[in-house]
Amino acid sequence: MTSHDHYTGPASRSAHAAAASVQTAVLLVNLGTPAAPTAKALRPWLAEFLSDPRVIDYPRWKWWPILHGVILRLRPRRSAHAYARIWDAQGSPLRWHSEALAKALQAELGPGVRVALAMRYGEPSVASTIEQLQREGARHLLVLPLYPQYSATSTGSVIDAVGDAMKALRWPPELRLVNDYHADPGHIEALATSIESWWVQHGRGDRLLLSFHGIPERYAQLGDPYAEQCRTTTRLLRERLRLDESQLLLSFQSRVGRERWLEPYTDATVRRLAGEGVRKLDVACPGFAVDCLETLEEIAMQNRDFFAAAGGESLRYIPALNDNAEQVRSLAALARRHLQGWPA
Ligand SMILES: C=CC1=C(C)c2cc3[nH]c(cc4nc(cc5[nH]c(cc1n2)c(C)c5CCC(=O)O)C(CCC(=O)O)=C4C)c(C)c3C=C
Ligand SMILES: [Fe+2]
Ligand SMILES: [Fe+2]
Repeated sequence: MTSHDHYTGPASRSAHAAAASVQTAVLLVNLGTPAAPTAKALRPWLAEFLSDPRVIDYPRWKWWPILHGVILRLRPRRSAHAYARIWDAQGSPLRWHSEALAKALQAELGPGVRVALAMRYGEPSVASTIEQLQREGARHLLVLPLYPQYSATSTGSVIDAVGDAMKALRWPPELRLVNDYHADPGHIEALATSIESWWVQHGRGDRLLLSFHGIPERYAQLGDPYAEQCRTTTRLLRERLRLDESQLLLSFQSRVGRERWLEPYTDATVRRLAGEGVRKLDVACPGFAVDCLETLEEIAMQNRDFFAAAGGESLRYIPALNDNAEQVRSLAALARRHLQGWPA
């Protein structure tokens, strides 16, 4: 019996009091999302995001004038328009899907472990969430970034934020961190099962395209393992689904700026496939743990339109794993492996 199970009277049975005695915490971290689909909310959020040297590595003196003089004058309005297309009654899909996933993971891991969610950019911040967990008594912290593939621009930046949060603490918790889970068998199985059950409901398209968020090609050349991990996830899914390279393809989306990013680009691939006579194209985005702007707007709307305009019949977006039971089970198993030896 662990300490949280001790009955200490009705007054202390609130969620807060229960959390107060939990010594082990799992901190999920996702990218974050603006507070509202408006240019006013986008500006400070994009400023924080695009000032991160992990994301854009140009020297500050060179990047600062471009960011503040050009990007932050133009992009907030454009991005707000895109966000407005996917914002729903529950708010930003990235936020509410991430919250639902955290809640389901908490239920799966049980009361001995406290599950919290933080955002790398925007609120709730990594630092404030770690402070809160520590106030509640967490002495052991597992950080699980919601990025299956490691990139310095995503996971690496979460590590920076956790390091900065630790600097502010006099007695930081013991720390563990999941670098990636791109080849985790439970994760591959969750992806495969989700695609197969989508096919049971909707029928199979002519091709399956896996579209991952891109990064500048230069980052890969400098040693970022991201592209290689995306290729490995793709190969494992291809093997699991018994498809060949012509049936299951890989591409990279969400290019920003003028540099070359990882290729092949998703928009070019979608148009090429339509031109080659592919009628039904299924697209999944295994790099995103939950649905967000990049899947719901860029793939399910923008690229759907590109495909149709190039002569395709329908691009069908297969939803992210979100809080589905397979993802909850595979992430819980992953967390449990990393929690071994800690009180739970
Ligand atoms: C400009 C450089 C960017 C890099 C490098 C980058 C890498 C990267 N991003 C994700 C995941 C997400 N990105 C999202 C949105 C988004 N990404 C960039 C730029 C870069 N991303 C911008 C400017 C935006 C904001 C929207 C826009 O203005 O276009 C999101 C969605 C957030 C949401 O609120 O829904 C996710 C998720 C990964 C995994 C990654 C590197 C591998
Ligand atoms: Fe991004
Ligand atoms: Fe995008």
